Amino acid sequence: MDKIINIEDVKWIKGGQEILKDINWMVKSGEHWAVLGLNGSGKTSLLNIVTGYNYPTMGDVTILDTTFGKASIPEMRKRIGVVSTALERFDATLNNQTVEDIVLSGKFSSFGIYQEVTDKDRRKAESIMADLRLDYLHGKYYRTLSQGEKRRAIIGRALMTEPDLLILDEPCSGLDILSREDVLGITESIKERESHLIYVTHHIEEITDVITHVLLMKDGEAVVSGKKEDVLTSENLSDIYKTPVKIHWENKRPWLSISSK
Ligand SMILES: Nc1ncnc2c1ncn2[C@@H]1O[C@H](COP(=O)(O)OP(=O)(O)OP(=O)(O)O)[C@@H](O)[C@H]1O
Repeated sequence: MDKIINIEDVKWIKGGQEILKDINWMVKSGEHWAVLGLNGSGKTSLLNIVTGYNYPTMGDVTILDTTFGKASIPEMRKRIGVVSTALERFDATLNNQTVEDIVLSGKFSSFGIYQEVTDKDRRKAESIMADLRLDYLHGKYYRTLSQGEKRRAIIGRALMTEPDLLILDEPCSGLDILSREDVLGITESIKERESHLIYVTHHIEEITDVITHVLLMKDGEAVVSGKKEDVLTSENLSDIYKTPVKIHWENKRPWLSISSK
């Protein structure tokens, strides 16, 4: 599989409003992308196209060899892991589960284990917990975890099916800087698991070394896309943030400051 995502001339019109405008986006095997844009720029709408929850009004979409309109979207979805704050609506169910059961339940399309679990599944969950530095939380209930630990447990859950594509939609929102670094630290392990990462954010400093490519969204348009170093320029970022900004790099991570006018 050479192309992971291939979106050509996609429009998405909803309620008479053109929310996505002529989007072209190709993600190739081995690449890890960040999707960056202000609130309302269309990031989630685009990701909902990728997962098949929004159907394009016009254009062609192929995700993981599945061409929309020609093959089964539910089958394709089994190969995609999604972590977003929308999952917080399941918190009441998760609260009374241990971290290891939450990770294990990723094997099923339910929060909770209602089907048989094999020793192999348990070993896989253990290995994910070790990689995501969650093993110190063994036996702990979700409700007792910090926000950062909760996010890491949910990411661990998404890895149980060994997804070809892992979408992290603002996984660090609401976290303090230390918890944020903990969550960002585990993206390295995702790379080693041969999953392709799509990391959605409006904070440029969350673009870690793992990310190879960036797509910039503005007002429903994919303004620029390509290699991280080429896309993340002060000029491009001033355009999408609609204000003069300057980028600088530290420890291979980009940081932003607002330019004085
Ligand atoms: N189902 C829908 N029906 C009507 N309008 C929608 C729908 N989904 C999104 N929109 C509109 O599309 C625009 C883009 O929204 P979207 O959630 O994709 O942006 P975003 O970049 O993910 O924003 P945020 O960073 O705030 O999550 C917004 O103006 C939003 O109100």
